[in-house]
Amino acid sequence: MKNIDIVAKELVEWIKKSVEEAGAKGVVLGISGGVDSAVVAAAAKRAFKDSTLGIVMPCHSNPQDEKDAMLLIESLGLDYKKVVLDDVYDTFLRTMGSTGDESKLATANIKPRLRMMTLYYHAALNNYLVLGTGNKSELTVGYFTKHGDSGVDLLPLASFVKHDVWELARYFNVPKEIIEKAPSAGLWENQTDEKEMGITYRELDNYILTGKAEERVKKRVDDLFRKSQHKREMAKMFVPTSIER
Ligand SMILES: Nc1ncnc2c1ncn2[C@@H]1O[C@H](COP(=O)(O)OP(=O)(O)OC[C@H]2O[C@@H]([n+]3cccc(C(=O)O)c3)[C@H](O)[C@@H]2O)[C@@H](O)[C@H]1O
Ligand SMILES: Nc1ncnc2c1ncn2[C@@H]1O[C@H](COP(=O)(O)OP(=O)(O)OP(=O)(O)O)[C@@H](O)[C@H]1O
Ligand SMILES: [Mg+2]
Repeated sequence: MKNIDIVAKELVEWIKKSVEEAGAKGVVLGISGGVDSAVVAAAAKRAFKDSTLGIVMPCHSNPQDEKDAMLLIESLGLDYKKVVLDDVYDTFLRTMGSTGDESKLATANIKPRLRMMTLYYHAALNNYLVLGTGNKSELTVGYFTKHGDSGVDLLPLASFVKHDVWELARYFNVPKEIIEKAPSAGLWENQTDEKEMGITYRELDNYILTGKAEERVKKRVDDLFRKSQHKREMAKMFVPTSIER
């Protein structure tokens, strides 16, 4: 982005205006130790210096993620709270009668959904809005949990592809360890976005921005886009062809 200073300023203003228009007093978001939440937190802190709350929510997570989350929190001077979701996750699975043989995604997606509940609880307590961290790359291919990390009030990064997010991170002085780490949903050991999506962010972002890509990439992205359409919309609503009351 040639005019990143203007874009960053507009982003901060947009958060401020959107929250004020909703009659809310601040924002809450999950701090994962990854770059998306780092950028949203940095912009939010500029918009709401005294009413931005970051929540660190390990759920059988890699301890390195919490260290990175704390690095970010300290570098921004962010108000934060740590909520460990291990027990509630275990209790949930036990209550469901889990045998441990269920599909990996069915159980992994519980984690972002527990985080969503945690964020909404704190939003309601404080009259805050929940900030999401989804970017244009993830939204395009549906790389998020429906009603989990996508269950939010505002999406400040929705127009930015992942490479824009990295650029914004440098602009906001996000610690370089966080910028350089491989993007991961952190739902299981050694999970990375690129491995799971089967394409690189370079390939995905180039295709989104230019419409050009090799056939393999086009096919993969078009396929993921089509299959995830339901995630970018409200639930399909039944409309009767005739109704008499
Ligand atoms: N056509 C359709 N119309 C309406 N609803 C439809 C549907 N097809 C499925 N569904 C519903 O959608 C559900 C599947 O969607 P969902 O539950 O989201 O599950 P799914 O898309 O299978 O999994 C989420 C993906 O996002 C990734 N993720 C999650 C969280 C964070 C991040 C990250 O980047 O940090 C990435 C995760 O690794 C995984 O690859 C189905 O169980 C069904 O209920
Ligand atoms: N352990 C966690 N604690 C708090 N919030 C989390 C945690 N894990 C995920 N989240 C929330 O879910 C969001 C989605 O995760 P995602 O991995 O896409 O973003 P990220 O970790 O910020 O960046 P990256 O995609 O580069 O890993 C995070 O931005 C954060 O708001
Ligand atoms: Mg992550």
